[in-house]
Amino acid sequence: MASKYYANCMENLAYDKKVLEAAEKRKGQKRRNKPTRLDLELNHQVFRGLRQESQIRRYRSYHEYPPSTTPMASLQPISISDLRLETHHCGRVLFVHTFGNPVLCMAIRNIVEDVNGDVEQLAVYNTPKTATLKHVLPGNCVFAIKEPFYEASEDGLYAIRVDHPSDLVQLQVTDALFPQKFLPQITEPDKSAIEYKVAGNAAFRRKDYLLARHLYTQALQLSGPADELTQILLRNRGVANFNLGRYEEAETDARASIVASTDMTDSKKVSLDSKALYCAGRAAYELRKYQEADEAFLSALKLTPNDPDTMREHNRCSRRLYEQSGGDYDFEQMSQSATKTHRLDHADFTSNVAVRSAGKRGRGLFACKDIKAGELILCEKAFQACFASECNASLLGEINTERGYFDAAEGLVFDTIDKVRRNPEAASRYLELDDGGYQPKCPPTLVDNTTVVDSFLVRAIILQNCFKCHNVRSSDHYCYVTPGSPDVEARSAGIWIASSYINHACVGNAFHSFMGDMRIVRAVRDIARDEEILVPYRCTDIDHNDVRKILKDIQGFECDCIACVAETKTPDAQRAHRTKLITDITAFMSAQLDRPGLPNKHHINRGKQLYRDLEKTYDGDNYKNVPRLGMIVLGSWLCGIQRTFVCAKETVHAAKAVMSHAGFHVEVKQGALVVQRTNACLDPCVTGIVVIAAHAYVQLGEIGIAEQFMVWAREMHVTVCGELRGFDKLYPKLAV
Ligand SMILES: C[S@@+](CC[C@H](N)C(=O)[O-])C[C@H]1O[C@@H](n2cnc3c(N)ncnc32)[C@H](O)[C@@H]1O
Repeated sequence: MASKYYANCMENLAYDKKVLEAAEKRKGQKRRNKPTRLDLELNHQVFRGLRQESQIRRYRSYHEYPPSTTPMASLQPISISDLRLETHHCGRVLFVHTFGNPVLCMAIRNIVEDVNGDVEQLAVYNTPKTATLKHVLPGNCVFAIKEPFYEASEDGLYAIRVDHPSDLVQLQVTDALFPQKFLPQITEPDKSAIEYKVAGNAAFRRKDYLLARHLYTQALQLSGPADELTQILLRNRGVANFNLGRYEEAETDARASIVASTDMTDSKKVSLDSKALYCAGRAAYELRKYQEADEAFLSALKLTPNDPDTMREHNRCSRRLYEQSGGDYDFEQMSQSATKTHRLDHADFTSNVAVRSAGKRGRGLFACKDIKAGELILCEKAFQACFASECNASLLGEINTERGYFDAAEGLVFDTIDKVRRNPEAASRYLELDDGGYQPKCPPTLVDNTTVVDSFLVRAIILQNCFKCHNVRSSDHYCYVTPGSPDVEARSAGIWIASSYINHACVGNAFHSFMGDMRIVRAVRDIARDEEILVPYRCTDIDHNDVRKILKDIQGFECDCIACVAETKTPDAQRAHRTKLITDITAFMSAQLDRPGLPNKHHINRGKQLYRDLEKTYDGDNYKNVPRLGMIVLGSWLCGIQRTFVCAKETVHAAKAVMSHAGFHVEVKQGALVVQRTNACLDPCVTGIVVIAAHAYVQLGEIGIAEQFMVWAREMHVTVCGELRGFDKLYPKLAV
């Protein structure tokens, strides 16, 4: 399944490459036929009528050009007729007037004219899901396009494209650079600060926060430096910014609006200050600065004691601070919340780990203390996540290097660009993540009062670090079935900052699970202080060789864990034979899953034969103490099926063999279960096998041992699923 999906990704990449090659041939040329207004209007109508699929913001760019970091006033104007195809016009700025209505077709598009009356299509990419057409590219408005890129697209159309949101600046008639030529089209009567404020409030009431923010800003430019109106405008803009997710600006505005009146009898001022502190606290909370948020709420409570909203927020902060310091989460409640909403309200717990150099693996995450098997290593909320229900399925590719194709939702890229723009300070940790060597690096900078963010850098980081996550990691289902399903898995993806530093090992020492947008990492075996945390990036349900190929092609590295070393030492013919057997086993297993009722003797014998044949491909010396990853799934199935036909002793023997294939070497010594798991690979199937062994021990009358196996099974279930809920539904209780 995974391989088919991967092949599909590669096919798309090949198509994109062809398009790029065709476009490249026209680089530097001028467009042959100058379009008329009518041509463009007709084309624009076609875009409007396109079917639903095109109503997706899609990403297809072949030229990674940096965003403009030059102030607009220092750029030289250029006109449409001077634009060259497939060229990034550095040092230039194009002033245009939009004369159509915006449409969404892969990008947000409108038709534009320049000061000479020449016309062209303008396409704005990388806009967040929440951005409305009329906000991004409204009709009858004037824009400056900084350092424009002129594209010849694959369908014979042309467009001036904007990939970096800050390269598109909407101009007001009052702006010094507003082209006089467009003045007759744009009529904007002068307004006073009060009139802007009234218009801002009206926009706010309509929940048009973007417009409200703009109008309050206009009003602030006209109001006095510290008069009452200024305080009101700042507070109102703070709330508008909060609603826009611009938490850093919200906090700054809210704090700047505080009068700090010493006169506590002035109840109006006191109440307004309390509201400003409340807004600042909420913004700090959203920025995950819980201590700072709590201080703001406590200050607000001093002004307006017993305010129920502030009390509630203060209590919420206390819970987050508790989670953050000790990793004390209510995982059952977390899992229940995840069935209702994807975005969960929890703090991060990362104090068990630190980022350090990991040699050829680059940076890695290391344990700061000894961590016991099954213990929580870290728990973290996504910096940004995109869920299947919220965005269209899509694929991401790295056309220029022909690698890095990762089946993440494109929505994640757009929303992350937006998040980085809205909260650049908080995003600095995101921008420190591995970018796969992307050049040139352009950290967010403030130019012309706008945060400049390099969309291609944001995307490069996603390609290196994003992980697929399930909508809900529900342990009510046998979770191992869900991860392989591309339609679910490929469409939900996220970025977690601290855990992005975790490197891969097919046989790792940790395992991660997801609940909503929380990522939970637990230890598979005891981890010593200063040891590197390593998780398998991919499931082990496909041929290990396929996993290795995907890691190499997609992420550009070769794993050298013990299973990979053994794999590379296996002679080619033996390796090919194993691959063939695994293909047969996959077909056999899916036929068994589709078949109603229990398999008959013939099916079981076929399964046993495949199992024996596969076992022979793992030669003893090479695989001594190395997990035989291919054996686990079939071994688990056989063990589960056969237990009804064979005696308890044989079941225990078969179960222990499968555990040993997964790297768990189990012994019972003087009534105590001893599990040696130095090289263990936590495959979710193993939990079921441990439960089978427990039941077999009950039949053998060894209740104490059976109970110890059950304790271990529960621990594994928590490591795989994140929490215990569902274990009792999945596995029968011991009949003691
Ligand atoms: C999510 S990042 C992990 C953190 C990264 N090492 C860093 O320096 O930020 C994934 C990247 O780390 C590197 N990496 C992860 N596991 C590796 C391994 N087993 N061997 C070599 N490189 C690895 C690869 O470059 C991969 O694309």
